[in-house]
This record gives sequence, C-alpha cells and structure tokens, in this order.
Amino acid sequence: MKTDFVLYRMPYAEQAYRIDADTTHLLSSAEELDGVCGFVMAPFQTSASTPIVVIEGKSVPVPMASMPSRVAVDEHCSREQYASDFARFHEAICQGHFSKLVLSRCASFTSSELYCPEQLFAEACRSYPRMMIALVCSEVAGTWLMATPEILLALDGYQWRTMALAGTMAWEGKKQYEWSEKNKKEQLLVAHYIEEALSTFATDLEISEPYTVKAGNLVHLRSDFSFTLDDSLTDGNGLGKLVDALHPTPAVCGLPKQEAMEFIIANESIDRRYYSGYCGPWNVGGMTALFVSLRCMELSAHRCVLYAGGGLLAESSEESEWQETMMKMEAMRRLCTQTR
Ligand SMILES: C=C(O[C@@H]1C=C(C(=O)O)C=C[C@H]1O)C(=O)O
Repeated sequence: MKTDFVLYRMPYAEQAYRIDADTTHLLSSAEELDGVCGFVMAPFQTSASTPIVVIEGKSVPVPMASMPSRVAVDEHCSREQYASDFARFHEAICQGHFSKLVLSRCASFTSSELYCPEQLFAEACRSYPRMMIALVCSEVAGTWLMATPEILLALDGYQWRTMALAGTMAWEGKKQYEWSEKNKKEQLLVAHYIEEALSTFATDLEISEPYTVKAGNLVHLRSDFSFTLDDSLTDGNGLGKLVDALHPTPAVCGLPKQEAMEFIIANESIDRRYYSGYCGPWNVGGMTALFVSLRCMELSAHRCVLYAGGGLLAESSEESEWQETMMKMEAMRRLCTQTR
C-alpha cells in the first residue's frame, strides 16, 4: 500500500515541506481535530466516503521537482448543466429562501501523458508565490492540488486570523478597481457571517475595511479579522468547534448556512468532495494555518478535474457567473495544459 503524503508551501515562502504519514487519521467531525496534529484536508461536507483526513508525521523541507513535460489536453464540461443548476439556485434566491448561494462546477482535462503530481506542485509554487500550495496524496481522499488565497483560520504569534474574501474581477495590472454593488454585498455578507461566528469565541476582535487583493489572474475584495482566543480553547479543547463555526463560510456555501449546505448538496450537479473544504497544517511544529480549498484539482494518472464556483445573489447573471468560473479555473488549467 502506498503511504499517504503531503507537500505544502505557505504564501510568500520559498521553502516547501513534505510529510510522509506515520499515521493517517480519518475523522468524522471537526471537533475531533482537538488533540491531533498533522496536515488536515477536510471536505465541503464530512461523510463516510469523504472523512476529514489528517496526515501525521515529521515535516521536512524538500527541494522542488523540475518542470512538467509536454502534455496534450482536451476539455470536457457541460454548459447546459451549469445553466440548469444556475436556474435552480437563482430561483431559490429570488423566492427569498437564501440571501446568497455559491454555485460550483467542474471541468476535466485528459492527457495522453502521465501527470506527475510533484512536478505540478513545484510549478504551482513557482507560478503562485502569494498562495498556499498543497498537494495531498491520500489513499482514501485521492490526490488533490490547491493554490488557495483564502485563510480559514491561522495562528500568527499570539494572534489568530481569518478573512472574508469574496467578489471577483480579472486582474488588469496595478490600478484602482471599481467594485460593483453586487460584489460589495457578496463580500459584506461573508464579513457579517464571520463576525457573528467569532462572537462567542474571540476577544479583542479587529476587523479591517474591505480592500482589493490580487490572487493569480484575479482580484478579490477582502477584509481581515484578527483576534485572541481564550487559553482554554487553544490548549486543544474547542478549537475544532471554532473551525466548525466558521466552515463553510458564505464565500463557498450560502446563507442561511445549514439550509444552504443542504440545498447545494441536493441541487448542485457535481459532488464537491474536498473542493471548498479546508486544508493546512494543524499544530505541525507549532504552526496552524488552515486555508479554504479553492483553485484546486483532483489528479489521477491521465486526468485532472478542476473545480470552481462563485457567489450568486438575486442580481447575478448566468453568463457572467460562468465567465467567473472560467477565470477561477485558469490558475489550475494553466498547470495541467502546460505545453513547454
Ligand atoms: C468559490 C470560489 O471562490 C470564492 C468565491 C468568490 C466569489 O464568489 O467572488 C471569491 C473568492 C472565494 O472566496 C472558488 O474559487 O471556487
């Protein structure tokens, strides 16, 4: 049996690390995270077939693999399916059941040549220096590569951090970006949700004004949250509850949360699996940094399945939401269709 492993690299860092599993924990809820340490990869919704995977072992620095070789690819995706999903989601919002829902889709690429996950990881690190890059290879969950800009929960010294990231436009160089009311509203809904979710856990909460951040070929609107937590929480009792209170935020799910999650699972054509879950080191050598699993793909020998979604409000249009998912897939598409 192959050993599970993970390669990961923090935003702005040069060095990547590898953990080969001494043990892989399979958890059925975030509350079980208390007391374990290792690299975590959690799904959108935990189930028997998609448990929370924690790869525990020694984290060691690794050199980068060389460039990927030439691959020939083909795209398969269904616009009709997306359009009918959009119609269902949009109607539920317009009927007043939800103030926001995130609709996602996937696209698959096949190659006549084998994909080498370690090479794709190295290329992602080079291409996206500001993102957290992770390659998780797990017997149970499969092989996933992500290049994500979104922190779910991270510890910085004594300060805990999270962010409300939403609203998307194409990056067009350094300039003043004008955000539409729809984008501002989408981001504000996420920020309010996070503030509420943190209210029973956090003290000294500070929230920044929303500002524009670059993420690969895109820009988003982001506001930062920093706070302290009671020692009793950080001593390993209840931090999992905080993760549960945050995940899934309306940046990937919707409002109201529980109903939105049920609606998505029942009405979205794709099975999200680990896309829009979270991943990152959890108490590994003192480091805890969980990121939302976005801009990701699942890899098999000759095939990549890319995932992307976007927040829908009553004023959303199908064409512009589709374009947004195309732009969001671009970061991973570039990697798996590389022809150098
Ligand atoms: C859902 C995704 O991204 C999230 C949704 C965004 C949006 O709707 O504008 C922006 C950033 C992310 O929080 C994705 O990349 O698949």
